[in-house]
Formats: sequence, structure tokens, C-alpha cells
Amino acid sequence: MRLGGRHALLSHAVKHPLQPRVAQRTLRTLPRLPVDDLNLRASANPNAKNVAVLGGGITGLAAAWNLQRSIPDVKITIYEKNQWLGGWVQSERIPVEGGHVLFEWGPRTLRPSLSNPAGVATVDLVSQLDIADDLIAISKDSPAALNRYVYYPDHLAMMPGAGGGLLTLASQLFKLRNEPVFQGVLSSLAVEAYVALRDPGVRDESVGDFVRRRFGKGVADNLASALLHGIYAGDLYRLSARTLLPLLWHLEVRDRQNEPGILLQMAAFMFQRRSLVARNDLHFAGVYAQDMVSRDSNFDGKEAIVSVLEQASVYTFKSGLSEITASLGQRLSDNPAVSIRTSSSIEDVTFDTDRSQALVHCDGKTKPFDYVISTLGPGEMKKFLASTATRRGVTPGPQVSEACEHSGASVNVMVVNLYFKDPNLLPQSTRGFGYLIPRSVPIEQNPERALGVIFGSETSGRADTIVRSGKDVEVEGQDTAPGVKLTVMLGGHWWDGWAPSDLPTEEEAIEMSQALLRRHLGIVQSPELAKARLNPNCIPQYPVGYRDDMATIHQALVSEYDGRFKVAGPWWQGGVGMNDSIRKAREVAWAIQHQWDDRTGLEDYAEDESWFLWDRTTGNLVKDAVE
Ligand SMILES: C=Cc1c2[nH]c(c1C)Cc1[nH]c(c(CCC(=O)O)c1C)Cc1[nH]c(c(C)c1CCC(=O)O)Cc1[nH]c(c(C)c1C=C)C2
Repeated sequence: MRLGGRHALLSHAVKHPLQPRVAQRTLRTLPRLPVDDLNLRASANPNAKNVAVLGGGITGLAAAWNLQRSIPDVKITIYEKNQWLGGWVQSERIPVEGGHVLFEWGPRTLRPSLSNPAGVATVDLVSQLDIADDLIAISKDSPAALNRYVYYPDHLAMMPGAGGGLLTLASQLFKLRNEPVFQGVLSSLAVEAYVALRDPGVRDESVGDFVRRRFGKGVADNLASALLHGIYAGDLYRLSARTLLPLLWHLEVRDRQNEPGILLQMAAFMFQRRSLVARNDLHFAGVYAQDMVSRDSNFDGKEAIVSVLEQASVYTFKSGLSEITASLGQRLSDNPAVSIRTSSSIEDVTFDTDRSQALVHCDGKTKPFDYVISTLGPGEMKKFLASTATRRGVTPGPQVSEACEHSGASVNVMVVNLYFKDPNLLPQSTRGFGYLIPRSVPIEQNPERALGVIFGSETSGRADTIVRSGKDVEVEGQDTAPGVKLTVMLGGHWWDGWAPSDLPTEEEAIEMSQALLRRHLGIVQSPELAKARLNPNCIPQYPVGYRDDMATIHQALVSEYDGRFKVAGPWWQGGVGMNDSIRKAREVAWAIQHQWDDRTGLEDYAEDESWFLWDRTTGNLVKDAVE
């Protein structure tokens, strides 16, 4: 929905100081810790006068934004290698006959996730940037939220709907039992509780091996592989289960303590309204609550956003997700304490032990900083750590280089955006989010090596998909032209090991996408507008053993830079979502504000996971550390 005029919103909001009430509404689904346990500084870190932020994508911009909000007089320099800010978040508005369409080349929607610090961090940022008037919230009842398809083996199969609990899921699966993609799924799920548990010595395994072991080969190859294509464009037999499915990984350990299988434990949690919360999440949820209660100034604005997002499955903005990065870029460049250096290549980051300062070497010049936040990947990190150790006269240990190399894998994704004039291009019966293509589809059905197709118009704000908050609210979506927008995603892990010259050109990718749409959906019409863009190395892949790599890099950062070098962003947080990046950006800024020099952004990996049982009804912890 378009939130409409702020006055319309305020007219139904309570007009008195709202601190506890807003904290309650926004954070009522987050667990809270006693303030004394949070180790907060009353005044900002006196050592943080000059901070460098490496990378001007969403994480770097959000980190700089948080720093300048929370540390008075801090000077910030943002270094970005491109000529532009925003990283992979790129939205393009293009005029076509009858109006315009908006093409996204990177992330396109956000999940509200209001019970998760990552979702709350984004809501907070949107409210601080004052861009909520452009918000488009796609309803939980919309076709995009309810209808998701998997293409297998030669047709679209509708996935069981989101929400409704495990019983609803089981009954939906029962109805779909004759659909080939679900063959054997019900019987595998039924015996899951009796599956042999993993060896206690196993520190990690691939998502594919984990899912196949617990839930069967059909669930792994037909369903989980499709899901992982849609999020990581990745190979489920390479991605780390311990990183991507931390809760399921832990529930198998609890199973060893006489709990009855993963699915039954999840059903019990749902029924009892309880959740397991990881140690770091608990800490930062406590910091969020405290920060909002003590410092927040836009209570009404946030309350209004939250009340809309409670009804939404996903959301975006009228000019796309780059409204967030553009607004951040603008607001930061208006601040004289922030210097933005685009087209800048970082050569090295070393450390001056005597002055406790990090030295950023860029374009032939060296500048000292009290702290550095880097969003660059493990390739750059390997170089920085090796040269810092060498300058200190220490031979760099091979483990650090190996950890950087091992965790530095990524995939290329070709994004093909197409706009068709015909508003009835897709039959009513296939309205929905789009479809994902699992690894198990025969190659003759997918010679283009596509990962999935998004029915983009469904999440662009069609009149019947958006959340409405009142009759007075003007409703407007991203596209004003009446046709249909589709996005085909090609490549990902299918192109692992391919030389750049083997990848299709953008023109070839458009032709391949049209061939795919003809075969899969019978679309023979030519698009009015078709554009493709290769996003090289855009999605990190989190290999088996990722947690151990991160623990090694954390120790190296603490010892080489005394904790003055922090990391954030998709390479380091085991997730590629924009919410996660915004959250991590906030957490590293807090680490600087509160002088937590033992936190590098990777500190959570330094110890094995521990979980706390939390009651969502009362907001209290049921049990201190479960593991
Ligand atoms: C450039 C391509 C991207 C692919 N995945 C991502 C990008 C940016 C990142 C990503 N995609 C999703 C998530 C989950 C986060 C979340 O919504 O909580 C992340 C981090 C899910 C997703 N995948 C697709 C869409 C439209 C969405 C979000 C919306 C939703 O779930 O309703 C489609 C899609 N993304 C990729 C592929 C190959 C693909 C195929 C249809 C890769």
C-alpha cells in the first residue's frame, strides 16, 4: 500500500509520548534482556573519532548512517569502487507505451519479518529516512503471497501455501500426493522422527546431505534445491546446513536428548507459542529494545509502518528498493562530517599498533582511521590480513588464507527483465509469485540453465495485491503501463567453473529467456521491452565449514587489528537478504559506539551456538541457555 499522507496516519495515532507503547508494538515479538546484561556505554566511545567504511552498497551506507546518528562529531569516509552508490540494489524506471515500468536488477522485495531483529532494523531505517509514503506493501492474501510454483518435471506444480501450521501443510501435501514433485514426500516426512541422528563429531554438512538424510531425496532434490535456487542461486550439495539451517541443525541435537524428531519439535513450538533464540540474536534484540525506548524520535511514523506491514507478505517502494540506498546516499552526502569517495580502489588496510589506528591505503594514498568497517569480501580480507602480519614481521598462518579462500566462493546470475504489452499474458490460473526450477528437472526441459521466473507485476503493486489502510489512501504501484513484467534468472551454480567467455551475452540471455518462456508457459508474444544484465559474483555461497572459517578470520582480526577492524554484509553474515545486511550494519555501528572491541562482526562464530527458549506470549525466557 502507499501509506498516503502522514496526516491521515497520525489522525488515528495516539498523540502523547509513546516510548514504552511503541517499543511494545514494534518489539513485542522480540525477546528482551535486562539492560544491565547489555554492556552499553552511557556516552559514545571516545576512541571513535574517525571511521572508514569500505563499500558503498546497502551495508556500508546503513553502517555510516547508524554511526553518524549515534556518535556525535564522528568523521566518516565511505570508499566505493564503482562510480555509483548502492551496490547490487539497482532499480531502473523505463518509459514504455502507456506509462513506465520499473525493472529491478538486484533484490526486489523485503519481508516484514517483524519478529526478527533484521526485519525490525529495516522498518526502523525506513522510518528514519522518511520514505514510508512510497511504501508498497503486498498483502498476505495476494496471489504472490499464496501461490508459489515449482516447475517439475514439465509443468508448474503449486506449492502448499505459507502459514496455517504443520497440519494444514500435511493436508495440502496429502491432496497433492499424486503430483510428481511431491512423490514420496509424505512418507519421508512421516518417518522423519525415526531417522538415525548425525554423528556428534560432525561439525557441518551440506544442506543437500542434511535434508536428504532427514527428509528424503525427493524433498532435497525437488523442493529444497528449488528454494535454494530462489535465495542463493546455489547448489544445495555445497551450501552449509549449519549456516543456512541453524535451527534445524540444532533441533537434531535436541533430538538426541529424547526430543521427538525435528518436525514434531517444530509443531510443539508452534502450538506452545515458543521459539528458540540464538545467543547473539538475544543480545541484539535486547540492544534494539533499549535503543528504541531510549532514543527513538519517530514513534508515530514507525507505528504506522508496522501496522501496515503486519498485513503484508513482502514490501517494496514506488521507485524500487533503491529508494532506500538513494535516500541514504543523499542524506549522507548532505552531512559535512561524511566524505564519500566513489571510483576508489582500496589497496590495503594495515595497522599502526603504536597509535591503535587502521591505515587505509587507497589510490596511492594512506589515511589513518580509529575504526574500519569493511563490507568487502574474503578475497580482499586475505590480502589485508597477510600484509598486516608481514608488516609486523610475522609469517601469516596458512589457516587464515585458507579460511578466506574457502569462504570466498560466489555465483554469477544473469537477470533478464521482460515487459509484455498484453495484460492477460498469463492465464488467471497461474497468478502468483512465479516459479522456481529445481536441480532435478531434466536438462531438455531447462537447457538454458534457468533458476526460476518471477511474475514481477504481482509484487509491483497491482490494485488488488496491495494492503489498504483506509479509503482516503491513494493507491499507486511501481508500474503505470498496463502490461505484464517477468524476470528470468539464469546461471547461478549451474555456471560454476565456466570461463567468462563461456557465459551467454546479454543478447543471448534474452533469446534464451524467450525460448524458456515459450516452452514452460507457452508465451509466443514478443516482449515490448527486454533487457538483461550479468551480475558477476553477486551472491556469496556459504560452503560447508563456513562457521569455522569465520571463527578463524575473527581471531585474526582481533589479533591483527585489536578489534578496530569490523566486517558486515553478505560475505560475513551467512545470508544475502537486505534485511540481514541492514541489521548487521546496525550491529557493527553499535560495536563501535559501545566500544565492544572484542566484537568484529564475526564474534558469534567464535563459539559454538547456544540457544535460549523464549515464550512469545509473555516475552520472557523460559530457560537460560538450552545448549
Ligand atoms: C539477483 C537475484 C537474487 C536471488 N536471490 C536473491 C537475489 C538478490 C536474494 C534473495 N531472494 C530471496 C531471499 C529471501 C529473503 C526473504 O525474502 O526473506 C533472498 C535473500 C527470496 C526471493 N527469491 C526470488 C524473489 C522474488 C524473492 C523474494 C520475495 C518472496 O519470497 O516473495 C526470486 C529469485 N531470486 C533469485 C532467483 C534465482 C530467483 C528465481 C525466481 C536469486
